[in-house]
Amino acid sequence: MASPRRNASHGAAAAAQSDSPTCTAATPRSRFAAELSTEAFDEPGPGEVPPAKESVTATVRFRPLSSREIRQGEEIAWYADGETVVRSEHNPNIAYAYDRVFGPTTTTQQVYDVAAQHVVSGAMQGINGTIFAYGVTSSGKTHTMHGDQRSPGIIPLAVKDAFDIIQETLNREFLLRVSYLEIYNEIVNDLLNPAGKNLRIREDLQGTFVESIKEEVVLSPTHVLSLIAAGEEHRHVGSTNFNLLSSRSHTIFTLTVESSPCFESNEGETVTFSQLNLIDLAGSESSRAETTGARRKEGSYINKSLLTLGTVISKLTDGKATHVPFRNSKLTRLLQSSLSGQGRVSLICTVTPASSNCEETHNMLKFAHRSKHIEIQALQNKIIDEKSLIKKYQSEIRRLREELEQLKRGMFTATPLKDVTEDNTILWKQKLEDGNVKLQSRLEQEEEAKAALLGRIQRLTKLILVSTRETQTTRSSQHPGTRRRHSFGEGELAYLPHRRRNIIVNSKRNELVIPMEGFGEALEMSPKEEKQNRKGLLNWFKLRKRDSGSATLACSDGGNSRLTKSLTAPSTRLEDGINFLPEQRTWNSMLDENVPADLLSVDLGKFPSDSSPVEDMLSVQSVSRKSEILDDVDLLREQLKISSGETVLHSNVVNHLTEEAGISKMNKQIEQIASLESQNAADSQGKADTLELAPYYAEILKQLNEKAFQLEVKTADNRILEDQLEKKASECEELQEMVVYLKEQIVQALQIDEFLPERIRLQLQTGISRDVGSQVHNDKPLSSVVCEKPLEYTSQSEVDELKQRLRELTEAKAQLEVRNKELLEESTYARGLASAAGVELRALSEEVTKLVKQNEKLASELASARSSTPRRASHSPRAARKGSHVERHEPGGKRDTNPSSQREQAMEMVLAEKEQREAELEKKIEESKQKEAFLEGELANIWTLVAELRKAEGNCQDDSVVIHDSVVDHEP
Ligand SMILES: Nc1ncnc2c1ncn2[C@@H]1O[C@H](COP(=O)(O)OP(=O)(O)OP(=O)(O)O)[C@@H](O)[C@H]1O
Repeated sequence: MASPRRNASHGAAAAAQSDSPTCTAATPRSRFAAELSTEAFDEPGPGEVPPAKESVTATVRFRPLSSREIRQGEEIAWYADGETVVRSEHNPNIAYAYDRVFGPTTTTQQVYDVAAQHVVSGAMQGINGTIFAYGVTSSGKTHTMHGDQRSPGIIPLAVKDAFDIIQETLNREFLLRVSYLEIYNEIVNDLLNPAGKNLRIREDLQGTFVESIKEEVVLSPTHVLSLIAAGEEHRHVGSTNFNLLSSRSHTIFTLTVESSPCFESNEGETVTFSQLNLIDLAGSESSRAETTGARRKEGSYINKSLLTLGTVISKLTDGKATHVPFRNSKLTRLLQSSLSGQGRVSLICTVTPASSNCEETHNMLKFAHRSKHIEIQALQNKIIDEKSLIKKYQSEIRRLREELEQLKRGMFTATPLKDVTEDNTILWKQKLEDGNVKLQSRLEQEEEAKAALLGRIQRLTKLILVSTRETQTTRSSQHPGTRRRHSFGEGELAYLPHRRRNIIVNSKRNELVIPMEGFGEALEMSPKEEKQNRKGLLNWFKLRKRDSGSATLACSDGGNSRLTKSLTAPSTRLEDGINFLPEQRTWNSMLDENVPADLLSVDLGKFPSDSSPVEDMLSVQSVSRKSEILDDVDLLREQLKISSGETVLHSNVVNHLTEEAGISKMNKQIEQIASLESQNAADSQGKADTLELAPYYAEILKQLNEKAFQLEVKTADNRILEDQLEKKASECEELQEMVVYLKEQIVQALQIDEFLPERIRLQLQTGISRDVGSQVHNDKPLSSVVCEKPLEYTSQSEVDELKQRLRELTEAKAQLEVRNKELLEESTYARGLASAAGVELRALSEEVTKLVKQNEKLASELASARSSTPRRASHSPRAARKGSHVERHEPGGKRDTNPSSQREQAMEMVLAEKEQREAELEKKIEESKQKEAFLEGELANIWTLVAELRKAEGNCQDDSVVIHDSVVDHEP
């Protein structure tokens, strides 16, 4: 069995020897396609010959003369003599042979097929590979390596090819990782991680590596291209005399490939491991370059490292060299393992034919020619190492699957019931119900665990790339002799700049010209636009709409448009795939590593083959684009689901961690401290004002307290007064009752009088009145007293006396009645007075309450005035009041317009009113006191009257007794 690797190693050379004037991609492609059979991964058997030695593939790519060079009248100094030789125009003896020489109209795809594809396919089989573009500044290195949408460079083509290879390799699994770095002024920076600056180069048994460089596991060409576009954003670019946007750093894009057979047992399984380095070197600068400052420094670093690279290559090709100075520059140090023969190397020497760069170009050609003689051995790197990432993922997936299986088994294993008899049926039923509940919760838990496991398996599985083709279709069933090439989708092209740096400064006329690729035509574009263009993805998105507009304009330009030309140019087949539609989606969302691998792979059936006619291709491409869009929509949906799930998970974790770390506690404390601080600040601000107003406020408080105390005393006095008044009123009532009683007695007495002689009647009346007095005193009923009295007869004189006495008594009685009436009136008056006093007191208390409220209001106003007044003059409140008073009354005095002093004045007025009110209240209290005194005097008078009455009654009683006695004495 012939080793496919041997075929591969000679791919480039074979192509170089082709007689065909144009590069037909079919030959190399078919050869490399043959390598993609599973046999390519087979180890050489015991009797097999190890892979033959290969040499570095050296190719030369001419670019067309730029508009600037044409305008400057530059002549052609170098030209391609056939497909393998470069000759000097000035000296026919100077000629160099290479594996292949590409003319100015060759497309990058053609360059890729010859100079890069065998390296890429080798890398997919475990053979390290390095491809780099080398040349003077502005010779087309970046154009060749990165390219643009119309002409994707070696890097995007390689990436696309790598994924195509995965798709076509049926029984192997792949894990791809990428890293992207730049060497700027001998400093290594990570372009995928802006924080990764000045990284160290380290060495281990497997070779040199960059410490802490970020490696991203990638899932699709779009994913990789987006990473490169993001990395390009950080690359150092600057304008030079020859290139407005010249690369000022070397970049190394590394694709790390791990692969292992799909369905074999894990034990002793072979994993291949390789690295594909795609290098865009900074251009060497001629001594003629008028650079200064930073550019000069950059230029010297670039030249030094390129010189070291030249030295290393010459030493490697010189069989006698004992020491190869790899360590003299970071570039050669990093390329050490590649250049020292452990993998395939392809050098693409980019050349400008212009005579102005004749000497530099000559050096480049010499260098490329020499490097062709470096011998390499394309060995497959095999690792039986459990530490390989793909192995790790695979064993993790296996473990998780086993766990899942166990879980599933556990979930559905149920213990059968034994001994179910009729007696214990109820018991079993109960047990079953209990068990059911428990089982339910366990099932739920296990379901959750299962879902988590499945999710993890899914995520890990997605990182491992496998072909989505179900059955192995032989190449013969497709297009014999060719391997399917997948055109770039819109999503992938989105990550390439719309147009590369086709800007060349015309230093004489100070204008910018952009030659169209392959045609040398120029299109005006501002440096700003070009810079944006150069910046990659995001800026490209911004420009895209306008670009589409300009494309429409150009197409409608009578069919002479440059764009129309370029789109239909037969040399740029990929250009047909360019779509100027407005952007349809955000590609950044595809960067998540959870994207399903099956969705990422391109459906082969939907892409046109190389041999398809252009018309067919366009129609099929529209179908393929549609399916791509559908795929991408599915993919985005899937990813959105995963992302949202993960977001929730992450936020939960973050919350949990935050709680754990006691951040919330700390925050609370910080808030407390902040509030205390703010309080403190407010306090200190108000302190000054408080100090000023304190005595004033204290005085008001004192007054208030005094008034409250007085009010309390007055209320208590009032209560006593009321009690006394009530007592007196009840006494008055008793007196009235007595008077009424007396009247009745008199009336009765008068009725008896009608039947008795006058004397007896008089005696009786006297007796009655006397008895009534005593009986009233002894609380006996008057009638009984009257009945008990014996009738006695008196003499005429005595009768007269008695009559006289009666008259007197009647008069006294009348007087008494009058007096009684007066007393009654007085008591009513006193009562009215008392109630008036009560009302007065109530009003007084209300006044005091109002006063208290006013004081409170005043105090609050004072406080607010204090807080709003930033600073006040340090005069006392009274003085201020006085002052404001004076101010108010000052004729023609200036009015204070300050709002705080106005407020002060208002407060002072309120205070004055309050004082006035207090005075009024005091007056009223005085009046009520006087009324009280008057009432008391009146009461005293009543009491004396009552006393006098009693006294008079007592006399009357004595008199009646005397009369009674005399009546008895004169009885016959
Ligand atoms: N083969 C080509 N066909 C058409 N145009 C080309 C080709 N090669 C280069 N160019 C144009 O020449 C200009 C300079 O190319 P590029 O920037 O790739 O040079 P470079 O070697 O990378 O320069 P530097 O070393 O300064 O970075 C660009 O405008 C580019 O589009």
